Amino acid sequence: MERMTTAELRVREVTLRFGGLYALDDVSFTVAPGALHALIGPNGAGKSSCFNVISGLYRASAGSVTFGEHELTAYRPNRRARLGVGRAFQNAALSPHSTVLDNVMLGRYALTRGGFLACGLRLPWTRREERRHAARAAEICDFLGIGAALHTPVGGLPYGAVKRVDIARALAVEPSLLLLDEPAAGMNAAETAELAGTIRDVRDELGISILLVEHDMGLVMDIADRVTVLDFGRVIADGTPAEVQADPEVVKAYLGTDNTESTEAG
Ligand SMILES: Nc1ncnc2c1ncn2[C@@H]1O[C@H](COP(=O)(O)OP(=O)(O)OP(=O)(O)O)[C@@H](O)[C@H]1O
Repeated sequence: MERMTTAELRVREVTLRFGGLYALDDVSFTVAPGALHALIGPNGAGKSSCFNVISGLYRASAGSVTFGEHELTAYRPNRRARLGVGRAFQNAALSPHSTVLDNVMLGRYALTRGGFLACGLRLPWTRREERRHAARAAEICDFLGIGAALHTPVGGLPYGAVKRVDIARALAVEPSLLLLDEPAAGMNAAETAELAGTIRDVRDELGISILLVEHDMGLVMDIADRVTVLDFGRVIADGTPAEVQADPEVVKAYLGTDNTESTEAG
């Protein structure tokens, strides 16, 4: 697959308030070009909020998010996608009756000609253009190991494959930074291990950066080169997996919660 060039993502002093609640409080971290960077933390720590600020679903109350020379906070989600910031969703909004190819093609439509409007009307595409995009979508599916299911409705696929379709659709936008929101949620151990290999391949072969929000501590520690840890909306640690695992603040944050992560962290 063709390699891309990517840029540094800089999150600087981002604060996000919901009324009196600080979902994010002065959060800063940097995703280096080509890094596989994980954002972790106990339930309610602010991971999704941070993800949503970066992808443009939420507007930060203060602070800045830049990707290369672009100040992302000024742009709407579609514009961010065209700048190369692509995201896969935790609860994939895939169409179960459509084939894998059609679902992934939605990502291509978003890439060209004004996105969903053009997609809905299907006006501006010529046959040749459509074939070119379909070939690229098929290539992406092959790369993700779902090439054999190209013409299968998504609703008939096993769960692990559905998550790959979601990632394929995000990659179809040709992002240079891929945002993955809990890709291993609901997966069994075997599926998670396979997914870890796929995520690593995506980074290695495409040369893009990946920001991963994930509960599965094993997966994070296995594949991330850098980890930022949030707790109560603040960054409490930032470093290599080994560094953050040994950090007393991180240990305290996880042991202090009664969610399942405390056992996964050990
Ligand atoms: N739309 C919203 N309105 C009000 N409060 C919100 C909203 N979204 C998130 N919050 C609050 O912000 C805080 C951070 O939530 P967030 O979902 O970002 O955490 P998280 O780390 O992703 O948690 P989880 O691991 O449970 O998904 C929580 O206290 C949450 O209740």
